[in-house]
Amino acid sequence: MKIVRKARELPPPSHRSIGFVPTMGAFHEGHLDLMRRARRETDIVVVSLFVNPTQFGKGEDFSRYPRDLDRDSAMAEGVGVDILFVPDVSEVYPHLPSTSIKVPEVSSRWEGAARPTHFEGVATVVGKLFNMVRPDIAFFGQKDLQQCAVIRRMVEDLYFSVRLEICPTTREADGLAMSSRNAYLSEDERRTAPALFRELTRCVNTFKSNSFVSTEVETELARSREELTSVGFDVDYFEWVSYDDLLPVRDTSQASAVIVAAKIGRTRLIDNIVL
Ligand SMILES: Nc1ncnc2c1ncn2[C@@H]1O[C@H](COP(=O)(O)OP(=O)(O)OP(=O)(O)O)[C@@H](O)[C@H]1O
Ligand SMILES: CC(C)(CO)[C@@H](O)C(=O)[O-]
Ligand code: BAL
Repeated sequence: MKIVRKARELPPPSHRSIGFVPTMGAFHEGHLDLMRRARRETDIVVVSLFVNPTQFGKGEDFSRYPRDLDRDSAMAEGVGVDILFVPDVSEVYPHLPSTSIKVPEVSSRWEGAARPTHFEGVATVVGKLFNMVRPDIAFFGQKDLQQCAVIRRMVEDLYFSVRLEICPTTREADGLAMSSRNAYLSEDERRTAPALFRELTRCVNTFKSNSFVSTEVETELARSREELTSVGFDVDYFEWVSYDDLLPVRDTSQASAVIVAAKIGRTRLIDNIVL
């Protein structure tokens, strides 16, 4: 595996397909599953590792975000990654403030409401990385469902010539979605955290059964919010939304997902299940 720091050292266009996995490092099995899938489906696998400053708000965890290049390189090499692209800030942002990409509407709710500059930072860096890496297929995790919707919209609106593949969420044995931020959890918080997946599962099973009446949806969502609050979460949202644009839905007539964001101690966790 080659570690590359400059965009000009990335592979030039050729007949070999490029699979791309953008990340912020601190790898776990969720990241490795994306890399394995890229390995199966494309000829050259490029993974970027860049803790993108512009997607963190003031007072968020940019400076304490976990960073360990040696460990991450060994893990990426272990699953057959060809190129680990580790640019520094001046390579990605030759000018700051940067020209940027704002994806309207779908960026504004849920994560966007809680983190108002977040998705502009994500769309901008992903757009830049697509132009540097020129992938045929880019792989993203369903865990960050709204991020997937924002990037899908950006790709459609700006005619990026890349195919997006959204990969299922990799979970711990007790259901907790793997996330680099799980490392922040204390032992007690870690024991409580699987309640998120339990409540998502309970609601999804109810909503899928078709035997409920629509007023019961509010009751079920409220019950989950209360249950999570009672075990120690500060719930930001727990909602049933459409898959494409994350607007609230109340029946199964379109692709949808139940989504949650909640804080435990200082750590904000997100998760979802697609119906
Ligand atoms: N559990 C998971 N299963 C599948 N994909 C995942 C999982 N966790 C993260 N990913 C995906 O990996 C890519 C890189 O994500 P990132 O480096 O931010 O990791 P993360 O664990 O989501 O970190 P954070 O805790 O900061 O949200 C994204 O496409 C993200 O959706
Ligand atoms: C897509 C991404 C790598 C952009 O910095 C980041 O938001 C992430 O890791 O999900
Ligand atoms: N995985 C999403 C990146 C972020 O929370 O900044």
